[in-house]
Amino acid sequence: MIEQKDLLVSGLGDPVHPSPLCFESAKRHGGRHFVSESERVRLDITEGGGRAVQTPLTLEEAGPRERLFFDPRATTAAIVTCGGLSPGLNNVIRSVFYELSENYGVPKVLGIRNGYRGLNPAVGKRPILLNRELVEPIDKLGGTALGSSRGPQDPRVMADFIEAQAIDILFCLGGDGTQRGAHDLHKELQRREAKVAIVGIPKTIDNDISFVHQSFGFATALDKAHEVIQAAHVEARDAVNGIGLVKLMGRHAGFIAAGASVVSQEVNFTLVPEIPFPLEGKGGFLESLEDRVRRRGHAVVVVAEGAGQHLFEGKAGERDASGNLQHEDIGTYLRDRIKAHFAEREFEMTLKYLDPSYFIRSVPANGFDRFVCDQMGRHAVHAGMAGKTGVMIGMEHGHYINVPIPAVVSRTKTLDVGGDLWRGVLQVTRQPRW
Ligand SMILES: Nc1ncnc2c1ncn2[C@@H]1O[C@H](COP(=O)(O)OP(=O)(O)OP(=O)(O)O)[C@@H](O)[C@H]1O
Ligand SMILES: O=P(O)(O)OC[C@H]1O[C@](O)(CO)[C@@H](O)[C@@H]1O
Ligand SMILES: [Mg+2]
Repeated sequence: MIEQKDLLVSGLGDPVHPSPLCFESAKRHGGRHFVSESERVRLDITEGGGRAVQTPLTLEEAGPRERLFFDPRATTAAIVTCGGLSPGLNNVIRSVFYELSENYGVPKVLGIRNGYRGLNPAVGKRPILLNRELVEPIDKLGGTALGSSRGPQDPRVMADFIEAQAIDILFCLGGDGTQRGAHDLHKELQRREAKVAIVGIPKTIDNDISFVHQSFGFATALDKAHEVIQAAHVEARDAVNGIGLVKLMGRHAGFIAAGASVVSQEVNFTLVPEIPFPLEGKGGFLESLEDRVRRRGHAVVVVAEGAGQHLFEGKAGERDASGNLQHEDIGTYLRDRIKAHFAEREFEMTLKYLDPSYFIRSVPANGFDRFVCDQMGRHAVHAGMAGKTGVMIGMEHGHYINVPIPAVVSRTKTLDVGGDLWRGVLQVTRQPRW
C-alpha cells in the first residue's frame, strides 16, 4: 500500500538559479506560469458511492520551476531509450532536446546509444552530441534515433561513465524495467553524493505503467490494431462461418486488446490476461464461439498476448535478456484449438489468423501521441533542471506529475475489470462474464 511519504520526490539541493523561461504574457492574462513546490494533484478524485473516506494521496504537480538547481549554461544532459519500441520515442527525444537547448539554453545534450548498454563503454557505442540538424527530422519516423536494447548493466559502471562524461541530468525513456534500472542508477549516484538528476519518462504501448493514465504510443497502437481488426472482420464476414482471430501485444495487461475492441466495435470476444477464461465446456470460450457462429455466421476474436496463460500451466517459460518472461503463444494455440473444436463437431468454418506483432508499435506516432510526447518530454526537462531526481513524469486527471520511481515500480497497472474500459468491452462484445 502506497502512503503519502512514498510520494515525496527527492531533490539534489536548493534551487538557486533563476529560470530563463519567460511567462510574462501568461502572468499578464492571469494564467498559469511557474509551478510552485506546494502545488499537488490528488490521486483519487472520486468520492461517494460507499467509498471509505480517506485523506487523499497527493502528488507533486510537474511543470517549470522559477528557480533551478542547475545553471542552464553550465549543464550537460543526456537521453537514453531502453526496452521495446513505442511510437513517439523520437518525438520525446526531439522535445527534450529542443526544450533543453532552445528554451533553457543548455549547451550540451548527448544521445546515449542503444539503451543502458551505451552507458557501459566496454560494450556500448560512444554517445552522440545531439544538434538541431540531427534531431529536427526524427519526429516523422518510427523507432528511436538513439537505438535501444534489453539486458542489464552494472549501475556502478554506468555511474562511472556518467561522472566521466560530466552528465548532470539523464533522461531515461522506457518501461517498467527501464525505470527500475533508473532507480538503481539513482541509488548508486546518491551513494556517491554525485549531483546528477535521473528523470524517467514512461514508455509503453501496453499502457501498463502506474501513475500514467495513458502512455504515449498507446493511441497509435490502437489505430494500427484497429486496421487489423477491420481486416479480420471483413475476412470473417465474407467467408462461410468465418472466424477472424487477431492476436495483439500486451504481456501483462489487456489495454490494447480492450481498447482496440472498443475502437473497432466489430469484436465478439476479447480475451485479456486479467480474466482467465474457461476454454472448454458449457459457457466456455469454444462453446460460446460456436454458438455465436451458428447464430450469426461469423465472429471476430481478439486475444492479448498475455491472455490464457493458465492454459499452459506447468510449462517453464523462457526469459529475455532483461528477465521478462516470454509467454506461450496463445494466438496459435487458440487457432489450433478452435479448428479442432469445429472439426470434432463436423461444423464447417473458415479461420483467418492475423498477428500484426510489431506492426502496431514500430510506426510513427499519431497526432494524439505526438502531443503527449511533447508534454512528457518538456515536463521531464523542467523536473531535471529543478534538480529533481529518482523521479518519473506521470499523468493523472489531465495533470502531469512528478512521481518517485519506487512508487511507480511498486505496482503494476492492469485493466480495472470494474471500470469503464472493460464495461465498454462487455457492452460491445456481449461475451460471457467469465
Ligand atoms: N529490475 C531491474 N533492475 C535494473 N534494471 C532493470 C530491471 N529490469 C530491467 N532493467 C533494465 O532496463 C532496461 C529495459 O528493461 P526491459 O527490457 O524490461 O524493458 P522495459 O523498460 O520494461 O520496456 P518494455 O517492457 O515496455 O519493452 C534493460 O537494460 C534492463 O536490463
Ligand atoms: O519482442 P520484444 O521486443 O521483446 O517486445 C515484445 C514486448 O513488447 C511489448 O509490447 C511491451 O512494449 C509487450 O507487449 C511485448 O511482449
Ligand atoms: Mg517492461
